[in-house]
Amino acid sequence: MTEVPASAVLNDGSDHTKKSKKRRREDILKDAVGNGDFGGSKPSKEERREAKRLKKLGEERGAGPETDEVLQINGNVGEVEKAAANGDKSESKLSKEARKEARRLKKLAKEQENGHAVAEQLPSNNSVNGIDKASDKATLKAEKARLKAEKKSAKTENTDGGSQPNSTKGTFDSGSGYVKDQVLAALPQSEIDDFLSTNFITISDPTSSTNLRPITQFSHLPTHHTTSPSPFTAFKSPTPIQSAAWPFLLSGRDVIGVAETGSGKTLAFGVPCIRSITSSSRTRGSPARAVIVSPTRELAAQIHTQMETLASPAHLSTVCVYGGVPKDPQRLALKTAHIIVATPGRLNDLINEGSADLSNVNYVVLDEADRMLDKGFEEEIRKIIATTPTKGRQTLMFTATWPPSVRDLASTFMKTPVHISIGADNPTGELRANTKITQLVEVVDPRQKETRLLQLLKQHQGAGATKNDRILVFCLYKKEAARIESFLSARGMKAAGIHGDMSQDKRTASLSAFKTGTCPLLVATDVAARGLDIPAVKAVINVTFPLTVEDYVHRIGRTGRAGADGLAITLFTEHDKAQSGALINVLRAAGQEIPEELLRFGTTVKKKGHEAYGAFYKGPGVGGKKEGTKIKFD
Ligand SMILES: Nc1ncnc2c1ncn2[C@@H]1O[C@H](COP(=O)(O)OP(=O)(O)OP(=O)(O)O)[C@@H](O)[C@H]1O
Repeated sequence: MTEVPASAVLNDGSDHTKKSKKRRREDILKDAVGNGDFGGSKPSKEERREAKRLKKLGEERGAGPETDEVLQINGNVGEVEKAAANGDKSESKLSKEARKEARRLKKLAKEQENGHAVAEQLPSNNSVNGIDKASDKATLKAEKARLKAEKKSAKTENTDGGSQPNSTKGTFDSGSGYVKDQVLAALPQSEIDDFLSTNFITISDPTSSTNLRPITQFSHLPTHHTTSPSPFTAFKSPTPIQSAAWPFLLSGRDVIGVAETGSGKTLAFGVPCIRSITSSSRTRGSPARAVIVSPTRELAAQIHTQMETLASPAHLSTVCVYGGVPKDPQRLALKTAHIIVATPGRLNDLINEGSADLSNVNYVVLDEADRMLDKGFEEEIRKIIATTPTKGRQTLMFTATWPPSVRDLASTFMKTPVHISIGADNPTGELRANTKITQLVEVVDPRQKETRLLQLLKQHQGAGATKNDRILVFCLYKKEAARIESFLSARGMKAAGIHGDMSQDKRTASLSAFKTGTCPLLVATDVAARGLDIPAVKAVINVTFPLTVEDYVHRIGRTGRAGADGLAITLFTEHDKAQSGALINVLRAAGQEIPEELLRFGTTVKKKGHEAYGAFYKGPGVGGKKEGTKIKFD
């Protein structure tokens, strides 16, 4: 695979496209240090001088303990690894000696699976790229001593290489080969602190001494990610969850990522997935290296599309595995797929019959993780994870809602996960709705719901300019969704439906009609509540409140995505009063108006009434009640 320099493919409006004086200096440093051409000529005197000057500059600007020495070590390892990984001798510009060195270091890195150990070996390679390091010997010595001491004291929780030991202030970040970009490393700490606080990023790392800087620009990603075409061309910069999660994920850490709906979590776990696979050295057995599990077919299909965009430039193949469609094409694709995106039921079917083999999978993602760990899916997830290797596996959980009820279970699948949460005053990842969404709650008589729905639709999707605005209407039950759809159609409104009683073909057609705008009104159950990224949904209307307030947060999250404003209107009745306290908390946390009538239902937050989220629950009864015979949850 050809490495494409970040600056050549990114169009993110960053400074990297500008050939400023400063940039030219950075280029020199990069050539001399980061992108050392081992076989080429040694850096000139002038370049060495420039590198030293930049180092000094970095120190003056408060780059902290990250000396050029360390940067240089990182640069060397990155390049050496890259060179070794490429293994393209004919095209390589490396000298024989440098190639040998590259192989030696690669072997060493693999054997030790520990960045510190590699770093300790590096001083003997001082001359690899010809930079004179004599003047920094003292610094290096101190750094070596620190690394040694840290290594000694680091509690290596997992001896299997899954999670990495403590990093060295984010300079040599881990044995996984993540090397911090030099421009990022040179940023003053105050700038990083500002970024973290402005974006309300809270990172808790049980290994405590890890201090990885958020990747604040796409150009700070290791070059392996700047494939052509770039997946980031439409975006200006990484979202907070992407910035914060990427360095940890690229370092091989397990991560729990909690960030509001529509905040780019898919790319947050998707980008490092590619790196995880391309850096894997396994060549035998099943090609599958990563599995991403999602609760619904439509969401799996959506994630799959996004993963394909990331995977194909890296020459990786993907498969989407879900129920309701023939198995044969999935069986065939599984033979060559590196990345499996799946819903749990079908994936387990294919595992049981021997068509899916996860024995080489070392990157496991639970998207909508709280849903995946709830009772409805818990067993399926256990089975899937049990077929993946414990050794070397990276496990990721991403969601917008992280209720305490699933946290213990999550920890049984993870190794010292880093917990990253995004949101104002929300360091513990308490339930939060996207604050770009205006939430209106109307307390109504249950018998008036349909009439009121009709009025609202006329108001927000009437004639003229608003006629084609997309509105998503949520119901709780499949039968209810079908009834509301017929009710609206009978009154001349063009509505499509999506729920579990429909064939997959019809579900797909409805969603597609809504996405393309052929049908701007979609009536759905909670099957459409999570993850779906539909462009420009103007409003979400909840005809019936969901079973949990987490589902409420996800439902309304279909509007107001990627920084846009949104509107959510909820018809609340006395039947929903058990949820009033939790809803009030969500409204309050997002600074929304709380109607008097809602307050009258009470502010107490009841213990979660249902052991499973309704839309996906398969067992008998919810909340201790017997399951109805006629109406079933999806
Ligand atoms: N860095 C970025 N800048 C701007 N938009 C982005 C960026 N990354 C992703 N997006 C866009 O943001 C939208 C939402 O992304 P995504 O679906 O991953 O959100 P999410 O956090 O997973 O939401 P949910 O919690 O609802 O599943 C998508 O349209 C995606 O293309």
